[in-house]
Amino acid sequence: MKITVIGSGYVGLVTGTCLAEMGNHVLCLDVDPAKIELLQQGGIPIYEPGLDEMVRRNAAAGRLSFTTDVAESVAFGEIQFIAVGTPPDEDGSADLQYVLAAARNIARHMDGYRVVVDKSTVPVGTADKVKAAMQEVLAERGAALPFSVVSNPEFLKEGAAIEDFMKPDRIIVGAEDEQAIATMRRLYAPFQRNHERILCMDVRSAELTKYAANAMLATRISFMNELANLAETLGADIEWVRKGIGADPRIGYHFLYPGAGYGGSCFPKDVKALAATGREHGHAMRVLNAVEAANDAQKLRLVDKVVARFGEDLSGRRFALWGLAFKPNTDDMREAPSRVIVDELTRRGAAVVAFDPVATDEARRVMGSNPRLAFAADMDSALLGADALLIVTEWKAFRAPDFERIRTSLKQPLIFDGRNLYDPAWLRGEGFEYLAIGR
Ligand SMILES: NC(=O)C1=CN([C@@H]2O[C@H](COP(=O)(O)OP(=O)(O)OC[C@H]3O[C@@H](n4cnc5c(N)ncnc54)[C@H](O)[C@@H]3O)[C@@H](O)[C@H]2O)C=CC1
Ligand SMILES: O=C(O)[C@H]1O[C@H](OP(=O)(O)OP(=O)(O)OC[C@H]2O[C@@H](n3ccc(=O)[nH]c3=O)[C@H](O)[C@@H]2O)[C@H](O)[C@@H](O)[C@@H]1O
Repeated sequence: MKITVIGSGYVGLVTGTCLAEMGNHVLCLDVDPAKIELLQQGGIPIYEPGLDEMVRRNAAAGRLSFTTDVAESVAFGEIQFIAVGTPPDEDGSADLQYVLAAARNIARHMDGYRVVVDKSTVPVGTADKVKAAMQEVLAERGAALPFSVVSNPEFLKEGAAIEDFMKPDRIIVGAEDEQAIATMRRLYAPFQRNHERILCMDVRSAELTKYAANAMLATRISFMNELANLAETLGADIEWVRKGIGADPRIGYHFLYPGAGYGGSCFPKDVKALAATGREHGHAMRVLNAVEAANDAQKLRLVDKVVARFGEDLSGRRFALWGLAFKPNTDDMREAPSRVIVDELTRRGAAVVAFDPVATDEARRVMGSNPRLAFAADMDSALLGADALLIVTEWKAFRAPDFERIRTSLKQPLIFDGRNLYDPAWLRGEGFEYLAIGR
């Protein structure tokens, strides 16, 4: 099939590349000329394991190409995916300007039937707005051309995006007409060989399903973080509690890890957007509001521990920080807990020397103006002469470090662990002071 993907960010690029991998012909559009130029030259604008090789393979095979030319992109695909950003507006609701601009562009240039598929995360009612925006432009053109609007939200996780896209737990298709449903079934047939994954439903339910999934996962995390903080006060170990409740299949082990708060481009913005939708329709989303407040506080949890240990004024102190990305296997710094932690430590006068296996360049771009923050080239050099080590992201390389080197490099053997990577009894037995989350 011939497919256009509008927006070549995390979701657009992964969607386009995986669909090309299945033999389709895909044209990816973006408004950012630098991004498109890089992709055309075989480069890749993001770090996502396995994606660079897959992009190059499909581009070389002539199945995947990139453009900034809107007319060309609209002419190309019978299916037009919209995968542009939906950032939070001032009141927390999703800003739809990029989605609607993409929809208008399709209407401006289309010359026949198109299936417009919304992959961006958008509030309930957006498909109606997309339809109305397109109809308005078509009316201006005096062109009575047919089109369908489909909701097909994406559930991939950064760092595991290819695996998630290729083997989805489910494929949500919100559509109201048979022609569009048939096209979507044909598109996703290669992903259905093992078992049926498509759930066809009405458009509004599909749009809400995406927010419901992210909000539920964020709720689990905030719940576990609050429980962890309580466990700590009570002298219990949250890691035992986590295993104890995860064993119940009604609860399960996934997404039950307490930590330094959830970050990333989606949980924070989607929790806000769903709460805003509730407000707009007269439903106070009390649970969600608490989820967000708990997360804001959790991002400062490690700093609270540092302050309890060293006092309010941290001038003259230096801290080593391992892990800047909002989670492992990505260079994405959007809403990363590390940003809040570095800001607060340095605001209190401390210096921070940070190391991340892949996110350093991106971190330099977003936090580089902070004069008290420096970036280390490796794990070990971040430690030298620091008052303590803070662990913020659970990269694999941090799981079994050289503890002797940590001991001899730091001023004192002191670790603040925001991801509960180590065995407290063993570390304390080795003479470390070990302050983790909920234990
Ligand atoms: N990042 C993730 O892991 C996931 C994101 N989503 C959702 O997918 C959507 C996209 O997210 P990301 O890919 O992370 O965003 P992103 O910011 O990485 O990429 C969006 C791209 O769209 C481009 N763009 C904006 N307006 C355009 C237009 N009119 N025409 C062509 N290109 C345009 C931007 O230049 C940018 O490259 C959001 O709604 C997000 O909530 C859904 C699932 C996972
Ligand atoms: O809509 C989206 O964009 C995506 O948002 C999340 O994916 P992502 O943000 O890439 O990463 P996650 O693995 O979900 O992690 C999000 C945050 O939660 C934190 N987290 C996750 C799991 C956990 O048990 N504890 C925890 O604190 C992570 O450290 C990270 O900061 C969802 O998992 C995806 O299904 C969804 O498609």
